[in-house]
Amino acid sequence: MKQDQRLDTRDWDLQLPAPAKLNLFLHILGRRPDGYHELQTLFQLLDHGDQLNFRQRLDGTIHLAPEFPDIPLESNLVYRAARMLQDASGCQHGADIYLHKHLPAGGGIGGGSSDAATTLVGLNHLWQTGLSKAELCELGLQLGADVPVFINGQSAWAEGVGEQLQAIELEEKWYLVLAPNCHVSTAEIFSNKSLTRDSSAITVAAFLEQGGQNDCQQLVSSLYPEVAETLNWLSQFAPARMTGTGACVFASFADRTAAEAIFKQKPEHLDGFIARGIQESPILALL
Ligand SMILES: C[C@](O)(CO)[C@H](O)COP(=O)(O)OP(=O)(O)OC[C@H]1O[C@@H](n2ccc(N)nc2=O)[C@H](O)[C@@H]1O
Ligand SMILES: Nc1ncnc2c1ncn2[C@@H]1O[C@H](COP(=O)(O)OP(=O)(O)OP(=O)(O)O)[C@@H](O)[C@H]1O
Repeated sequence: MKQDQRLDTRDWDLQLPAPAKLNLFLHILGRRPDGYHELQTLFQLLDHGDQLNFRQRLDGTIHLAPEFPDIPLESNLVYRAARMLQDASGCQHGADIYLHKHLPAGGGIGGGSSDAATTLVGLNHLWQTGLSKAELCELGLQLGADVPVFINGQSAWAEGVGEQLQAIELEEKWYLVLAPNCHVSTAEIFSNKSLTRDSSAITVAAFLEQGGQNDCQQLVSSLYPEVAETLNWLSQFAPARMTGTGACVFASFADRTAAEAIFKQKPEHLDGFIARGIQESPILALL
């Protein structure tokens, strides 16, 4: 289906955020026979992200706007999530969807996954398809390992491939996130021979006491000098770490003012944002 650039953007039925996430640490414990990696991570949801508008259609078609030159419609996780929900529920309705994209793709902050989660939750509400949160998570997992945490809607400790979630109360902090000018493909990093995959499993209590690291950081820094440079720059001011498989890096601060003081000094070629860590996603209200 051709993307519809001339979508009527008035009178939406629903407007929802798709929050970003950070992996406060990421340990790779091993590799499953299907190639996916067993990991432990701490997902911190942020009050910054993409925005989606939805309007019900009676003709069963899914229209997504605007056009994203780098992402064919059938590959867009928003379109795929909408089609998946139609197929799983037998729903005859369609939707106009407008995606206000703010998050960098391939940034390790879960943009595409969060867009997919918001689409599943939003359309389940709009179409009254009545799938439970667990059923939506099961569908979401087929789109990406990071989708369930956004459907679950809580900052969480995660195990398995990232889908076994345990909500965790985190200290409220502000995060400065910097986006080096490169896209890192998650599949490329997870398939790299040099990735270390032998971290020992730790408990939540041990992590809270000793902290953790990002097992992908060294490899990504060696493949993408932009990531290494950004980590070096931010490390001058605060402990800096990469999120997910990169490319974004972050540091935490007790308040917004402290984060802003560093943000003001950032090199011009770096994009980025400041966000507050949130316990719950705003989309939880719909579930
Ligand atoms: C690195 C993290 O961002 C941490 O939150 C996620 O584990 C990645 O989640 P995601 O982007 O939703 O990943 P998916 O779209 O499911 O998978 C992208 C690719 O990464 C690899 N992959 C992903 C997750 C995982 N636990 N093990 C993997 O090996 C797979 O080869 C897959 O082909
Ligand atoms: N709605 C979407 N937004 C962004 N990327 C999308 C979307 N739909 C499909 N994609 C594809 O997914 C790829 C990864 O995008 P995404 O922004 O989720 O990466 P990421 O931030 O590294 O995610 P994660 O932290 O979950 O690994 C992109 O390169 C793009 O081709």
